[in-house]
Amino acid sequence: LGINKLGHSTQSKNSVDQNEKQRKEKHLDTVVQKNKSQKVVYIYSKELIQICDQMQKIPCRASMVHSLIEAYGLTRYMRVVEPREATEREVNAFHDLDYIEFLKKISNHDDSEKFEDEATHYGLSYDCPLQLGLHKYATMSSGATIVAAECLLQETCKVAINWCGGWHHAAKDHASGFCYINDIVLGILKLKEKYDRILYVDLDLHHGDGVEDAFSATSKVMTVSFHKYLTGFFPGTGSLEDIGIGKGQYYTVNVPLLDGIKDTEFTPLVCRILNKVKETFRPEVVVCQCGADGLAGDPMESFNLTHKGLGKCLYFLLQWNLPTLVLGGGGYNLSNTARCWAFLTALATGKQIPTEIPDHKYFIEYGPDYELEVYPGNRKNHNTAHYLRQVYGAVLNNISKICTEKC
Ligand SMILES: CC1(C)CN(C2CCCC2)C(=O)N1c1ccccc1/C=C/C(=O)NO
Ligand SMILES: [Zn+2]
Repeated sequence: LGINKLGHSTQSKNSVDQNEKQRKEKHLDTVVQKNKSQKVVYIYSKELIQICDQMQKIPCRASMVHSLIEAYGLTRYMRVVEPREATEREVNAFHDLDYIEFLKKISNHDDSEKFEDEATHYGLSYDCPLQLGLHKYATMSSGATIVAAECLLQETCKVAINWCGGWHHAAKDHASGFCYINDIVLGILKLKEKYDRILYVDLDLHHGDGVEDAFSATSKVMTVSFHKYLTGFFPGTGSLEDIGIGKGQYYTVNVPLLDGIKDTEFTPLVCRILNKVKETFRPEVVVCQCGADGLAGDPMESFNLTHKGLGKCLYFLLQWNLPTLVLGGGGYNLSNTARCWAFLTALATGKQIPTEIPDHKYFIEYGPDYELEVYPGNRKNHNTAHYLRQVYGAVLNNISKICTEKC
């Protein structure tokens, strides 16, 4: 042992330093580990974006969303997790085998005309166009949602985001409303492996019929959809009277709304209803579909919402501090959809982002203002205070019939 002038053994001195160093590293490690576990998971890969870019009705939307999120530097505050394809077994947990087999078969034929009749049988026409690589797209976007759900199961994160998911219309045996495989149902089935009470919230302009139908007879999954409800508007379901069946009665909530609703009416209505849902259903995990086709400026020209209105709804849910799966969905004004989902991503990571759109590949799409904000239009709001009070009263009345105590 070396003896320094103070008579302390230098070895022990070094070992003291050594221990100090190790202790510091260990502490740092736990801090990082904790942050890691608290970090938002962001499902992304070049392949996923490249495949989703090819979707006819939303060309390059996936790239625009991801590029804006990256340009705002948000990816460095998240744990980026690569997706994988959903396995056949996972897809068949909800979808009928014959439908999926057909989807696979015609996805790789460019002479799909000869399957015309069968295609129509499976909803594969008009709004759900056949296109090459369709099956790969559907299994990748749903695999991404499943991986996001797995991250929540492993408790390696509190929030997991998949902007390439949210395809809420897909039925077990047919495509519908531009949705082919219902990634949301598959994600919820994955979460059911661990959680007993799952809350699904659908903020898209359209009724989340595919998810509602999958769970309308169970009290384990509560589906709450806020949507435009008007004769002749797709999908035509989701009325106030649509409250679930059997054991699932009252565990389906529908909030039918009319054209022109603004943040000032939408957000308080959503938050008050979700507050009542939290009290009675006591969810353990939340899945939120953030379809952006209700935004002002969307070609659907229906609601008059902004990114702030949707943001306050998501923020309200995140305050519950429950594991939360955040998904995309509709959104046909591509730059507004990217603005909204970049804003929601920033909100989930707790980061402020500037109004100025940062320079990046799609910068030109954000003209003429090149700002993050989506501004409300001045379209007529058909939702009278009286109408909203009626809807709110009926919905609260139904929810109050739920009890998750041992009753
Ligand atoms: C084909 C697309 C999806 C595109 N689109 C518009 C947007 C702008 C130009 C065409 C529609 O109305 N669609 C639909 C057509 C039939 C049935 C459903 C939808 C949309 C569903 C949806 O968004 N659910 O959340
Ligand atoms: Zn929609």
